[in-house]
Order: sequence, then C-alpha cells, then structure tokens
Amino acid sequence: MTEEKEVKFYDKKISRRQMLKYTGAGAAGVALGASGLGSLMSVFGMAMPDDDERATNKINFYGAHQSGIATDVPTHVYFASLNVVVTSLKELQDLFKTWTPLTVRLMNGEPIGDSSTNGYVPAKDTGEAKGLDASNLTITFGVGPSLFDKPGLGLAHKRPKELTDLPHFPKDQLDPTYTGGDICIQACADDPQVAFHAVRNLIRAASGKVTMKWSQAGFNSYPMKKSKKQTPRNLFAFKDGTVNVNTKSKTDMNEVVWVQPGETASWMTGGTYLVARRIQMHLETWDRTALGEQEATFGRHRDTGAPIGLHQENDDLGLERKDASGQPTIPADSHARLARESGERMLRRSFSYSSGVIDATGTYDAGLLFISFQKHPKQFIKIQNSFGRVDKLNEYITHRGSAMFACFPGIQKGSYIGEALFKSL
Ligand SMILES: C=CC1=C(C)c2cc3[nH]c(cc4nc(cc5[nH]c(cc1n2)c(C)c5CCC(=O)O)C(CCC(=O)O)=C4C)c(C)c3C=C
Ligand SMILES: [Fe+2]
Repeated sequence: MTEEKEVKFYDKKISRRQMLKYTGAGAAGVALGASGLGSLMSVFGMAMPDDDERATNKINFYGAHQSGIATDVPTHVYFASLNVVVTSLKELQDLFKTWTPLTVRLMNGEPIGDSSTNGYVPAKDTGEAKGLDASNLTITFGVGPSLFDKPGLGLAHKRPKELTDLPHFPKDQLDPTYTGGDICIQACADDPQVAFHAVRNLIRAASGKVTMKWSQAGFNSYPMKKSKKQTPRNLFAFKDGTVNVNTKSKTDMNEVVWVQPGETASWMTGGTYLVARRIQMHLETWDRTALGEQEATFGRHRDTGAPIGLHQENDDLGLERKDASGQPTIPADSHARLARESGERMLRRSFSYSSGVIDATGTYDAGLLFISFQKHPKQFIKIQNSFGRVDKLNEYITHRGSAMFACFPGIQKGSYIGEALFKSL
C-alpha cells in the first residue's frame, strides 16, 4: 500500500499518511500492511478486527457475499427475527456499524470484547462460548419489508418492490408469534452453543435498539460415508436436500441465488432473498402411515433417497416413467414432482426443530425451519403455489410461521454490514 492510498473506515476516508500521524506508528506501521489495519483502526476507539486466518474451524466474514448462504451447512442454526425500536436512520446505521466488528470477532471464535476482571461491571462477553473454537460459525443479516415502513427512518423509497410479505397460501395457518420481523440474524455453527452465543451477544450489544420478535433453534445430522458428509434426514426420516443448487458453481449461484446488477434495487446486487417458514411436521400422524404411502408422498424411497423405482439417491427423477397400470411412477401429487414441475429453483438450507409440546393438542412442536435463498421471492412463491392444495405432504405438515428478508451483499474490509443500502440513500 502506498502512502497516498486512502483506506476507508466506514464513512471516513483516511489517508495512510494521516493514519500514521494519528498512530505515531511511523515506519513500523507501514510493515503492518493491510492485515494490520485492524489494530491501527482501534486507535479511533472502535476495534476493527480482521478475519483471523489462524483460527480453527473458521469461515471468513469478509467477501463478495455474506456467509451462511453458499458456505457449507453446519449442524446447527439459531435464527432470530428482530424488530427495531430506533427512530432515526443514523441510529439504524450505527447499529449495523456496531455489529460489524463484533460479528468478525464472533466468527473468529473470539469473545466480543476483551475479557474484564472488574468485578463491579458486567463482562463484555456473556462468556458461554469460552473455550470453544469458531465452530464454522456464520452470521447472516437480512432486513424485512416492515423495516422500510418504520416512521422516522425515511427508507420507504429504498424497499425493493419484491420485498413484501409473502402471499397467503392455501393451508397456511400462520401464527403471528412466528411471523415477520424487521431484521434477521441467522447464526449457523457446528456447535449449538456457539450459534446461540453469537445471536445473544449481538442482541445484547443492540440493547435499546432492537427487540426480539421470534427465534428458532434448529439442527441437522450428517451421516458420514468414506469421510464424506451425506444428505441429512428430516424428522420424517427422508433424505432432504438431494436436489439442490450446487453452491460451488458460480454459474448456478448467479443464476438462482445472487442478485445480479440491474435485476433489482442496486443495493441488493450480490445479495439474495431469504424465506423462512416454520413448518410443523405432524410426527404422530406420519408414524401411523404405511411406508408405501410415505414414499408416495415424497416420490422417493425412504431408505436410499432414490426416486421411486430407482436405486441411487442422485438418479434423475424420471418424471416420464409409468408403472404397469400406466400411472406416473412418481405420483402426480408427490412433493418432489410438484416442486420440479414448477420449473423454478432455489437454494434450500433448512434445519429440523424440536421445541417441546403444543399445549392444545399434546403433540410435538417439531418440524422444519425451512430456509431458502433465491434472487427473487417469486421463485419460492411459484414452487409453493405448485404444491397448493395438491401436495400429498399437506396432510402431514402445517406452515405456522413465515418471514422474508433481503440479505445484504458481502462486506469488504473497511466497510460495514448493510453499507450498500445506506450508501444508496
Ligand atoms: C416452497 C418450497 C418448499 C417447501 C416449503 C418445502 C417443504 C418441505 N420439504 C420437505 C421434504 C422434502 N423436500 C424435497 C424436495 C424439494 N422440496 C422443495 C421445495 C420445498 N419444500 C424443492 C424445490 C425440492 C426439490 C425437488 C426436485 O427438483 O427434485 C424432498 C426430496 C429430496 C430432495 O430433493 O431434497 C424432501 C424429502 C419437507 C419435510 C417440507 C416441510 C416440512
Ligand atoms: Fe421440500
């Protein structure tokens, strides 16, 4: 980096020369290079940590896209939907600025602040992740349609027109307790305590600026074969996630998930839309259902995950196949068939949940925290409409919660979460 080059620290542009003057780092400071910027930045009163390449089981925060979307799915999620109580745009912007360095530290597997031994004040970090590593923690931020209508923020004209509440779908029985929200934080990790700790500390740092609307913890288990993670099974015991977008394929991701320049509001370029549905799965009914019926429900075999009549999980569905009586081998009302016939694609990244008992019925409150990413909400809407009242799976599930969030593009060093939105104002 030359002395003339400017570095950006949030909104302020500070020349390298100016910075060295402030820090008195002189020649020693030059040797720090870009990766030493974080420690230099801290002299302005705000710690600006960098991704720590030495941390174990660590996923980087900085990049073209937010983590927790294309990154491998770990075993746990803690998903929180928040409402903001800020009354000015500046306060909202400051909230995301505050969250940025904290998120970097959490993803490095560090506490959010230096540990204090002062017995007279609460510790900076709540402490329950002490001794645990980064656990592949990812933290994804999104904003809901309701944020743009908050009085005093002046954001209404920045809401992308497709960022609206989802339409009512047949069979929806949404509970407002699990619906909507101004901001979401999706924390995924291979340790449930690390995921929970991340959200807890971010919310704590936003005290007086946000309230919790709803949250949901979730899990996935991955059988291993020849040291390779296999498709996890959902609580109906079927392999779930067989046909999905290839997150390693740039072409696939650009086609299905990442908003491309000019496709919608400019601040969403490189971002994506997150749909969350809290779907109760009626385990008691399912467990009384014959295996053949269960397989007909999905159009796949339970054991192998292969399409009905075939043997390998990754065999093509073969929708044209007919049985001996001329009926489609993959039933017309099966879930996989209806999804495929919609002609739409999405990145599914769901987790099972189990949250005690539903009082009124004495049944499990368990199911799927369905999460999908798509460049336009119409992708979800089209697939869900294809299920409509026809999907055989409807007999066994009830959609109880719903939310949609616009997830910001990735964050570059020197920038902050959501900067693209605030810069566009
Ligand atoms: C609107 C999108 C979807 C919702 C909601 C949804 C709910 C849901 N799905 C399962 C279990 C399975 N889904 C499977 C396939 C599948 N599901 C969707 C979309 C939604 N699912 C798509 C796009 C697909 C892929 C279809 C294809 O092109 O082949 C499968 C089969 C295995 C697989 O491919 O993953 C299962 C099993 C549950 C239990 C559920 C709600 C609780
Ligand atoms: Fe599905």
